Amino acid sequence: MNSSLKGPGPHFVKPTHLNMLNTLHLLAIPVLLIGYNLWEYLLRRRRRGLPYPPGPRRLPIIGSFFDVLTRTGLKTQWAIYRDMGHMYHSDILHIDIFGDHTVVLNSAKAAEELLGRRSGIYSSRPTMYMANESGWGWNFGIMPYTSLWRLRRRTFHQHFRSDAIAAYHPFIRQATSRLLRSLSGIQSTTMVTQYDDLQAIIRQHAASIILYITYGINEQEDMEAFVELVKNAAESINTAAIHGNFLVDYFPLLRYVPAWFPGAHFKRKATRWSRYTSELVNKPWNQLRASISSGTAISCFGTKCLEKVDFTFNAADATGDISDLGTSKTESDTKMEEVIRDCAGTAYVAGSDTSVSLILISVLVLSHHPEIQAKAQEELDRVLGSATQLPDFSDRGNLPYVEAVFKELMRMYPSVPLGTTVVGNAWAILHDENLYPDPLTFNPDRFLRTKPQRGAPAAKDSLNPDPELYAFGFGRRICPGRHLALDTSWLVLACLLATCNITRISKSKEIDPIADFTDAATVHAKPFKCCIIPRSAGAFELMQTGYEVETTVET
Ligand code: HEM
Repeated sequence: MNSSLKGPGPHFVKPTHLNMLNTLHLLAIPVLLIGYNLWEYLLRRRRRGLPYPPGPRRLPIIGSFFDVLTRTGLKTQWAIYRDMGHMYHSDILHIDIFGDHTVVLNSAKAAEELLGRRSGIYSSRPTMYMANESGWGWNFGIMPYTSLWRLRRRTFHQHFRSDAIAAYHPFIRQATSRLLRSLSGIQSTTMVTQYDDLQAIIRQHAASIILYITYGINEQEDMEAFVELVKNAAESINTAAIHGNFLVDYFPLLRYVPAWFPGAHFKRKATRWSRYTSELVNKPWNQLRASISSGTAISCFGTKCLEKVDFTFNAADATGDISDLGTSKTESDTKMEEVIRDCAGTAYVAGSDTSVSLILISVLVLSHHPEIQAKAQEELDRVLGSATQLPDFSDRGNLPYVEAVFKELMRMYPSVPLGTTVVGNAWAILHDENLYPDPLTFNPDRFLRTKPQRGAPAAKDSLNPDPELYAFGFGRRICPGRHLALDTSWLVLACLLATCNITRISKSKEIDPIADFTDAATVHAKPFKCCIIPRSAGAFELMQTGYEVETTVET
């Protein structure tokens, strides 16, 4: 087996704390910062309570800043945390940077105990100053654990449950047909699939699904503009929304520094980014509002929530402020509309990049594993007949090897490797050799020997537990979009395996990059080229025709 793809570990390069370094020369105003921190440090000494879990040595004021900094640049954050856990012989790690405390959970046991069983205590987020400065305040994924978060989470969950997503299967099939047609189109002009073309097709696919489900947006031209919008915002969500990437997260007073101040790059970045974030949450929402007014709206998350406004709204919940209970109905409706708009924006941004990462990584990994493709294709041909029909959701139970490939992709390449504050280190857990023997080898067979139960809690000492248990976060902050993500990504994987052979271009570094990944909130494979060739004339035809589906969505 080709084991050159070793998962997002040793190949990663970018230090997450680089953004912090970029703004380091802001320490030109050290008096303010050191004074502030000294004050905090003295306060903490007076309040000293239970000891912290083990972790790198802490110096007064700066904590473990230099210890962490000297390691970044060599590896990714999640690999560093895993190695530190080994060094301090603890699966729970404490890191203090400038008085900002992070607890990292490197084992399934610790994550299940703290983020599962005690999730009421450990489900919050620190205040994300840089994210707020960049206009992300409406995104409930970064909100602390408050009544504001609870209302948004509840509103979101009702429409993204597994059964609610099943109602959108016809649309997901239609989007997958479009993806296959586009892929067969670029294949007919050139043998090599360029990364930008592939990425554009996959981004279009993810965006079309989330925009349709959330806003009922279905027009191709609109879609392109909205894909661009989310691309513009990607840099900021992937850096500003990670607490601690910018000095302002450690020194909140810095947010009062004017944008023109020498070294205040973060302020200028935040100003630029907040234009994108505002467009992101408002543009598609305004389009939905306009379509409701003109009577052309398609039933979707937005319309269904708005229909319910009168019955569900509780002003105290929406504002977190009891005094608001006296609010007039019009004000209440306006506030609830904001809640719905914010949830829709969160779905749009959270759903646009994550599945893209998983699908692109799948293509890269498959191009390195022809033997695994052949085994999956043998199963697909046996179950569906050779190039006669595309795999469908109803076939999923009869395709255990395709399922195993899907699980192995999620295990070895978790798209969102870390959470926040009390950090479940999904990457460390999914590469723990006590759970997954030989964790750096891509081997779907591991999921054939044991029978992972979808959604069932992992037995304490079972081998190869279902990666779905860890790849989507933990406890109350577990990804509420996972049902949509799993359905859309599984269908693309099964269809690609059924219709195409994916191969590497050559072993030369420039045109066949092996697993180099970006280090961000959502991990992406670095640009790569490969050949995606229809397996036969019949397969090409299937890609062109796609599913013959009824596109009306039952709601
Ligand atoms: C392969 C695809 C996906 C993966 C791997 C993934 C993974 C995750 C993870 C690990 C978290 C928790 C992060 C943390 O603890 O800080 C999360 C949160 C979240 N995800 Fe996903 N996700 C995916 C797709 C989606 C989709 C398609 C949607 C929208 C429909 C979505 C919506 C959200 C939201 C709203 C949150 C924030 C939840 C909260 O803070 O309460 N995700 N996701």
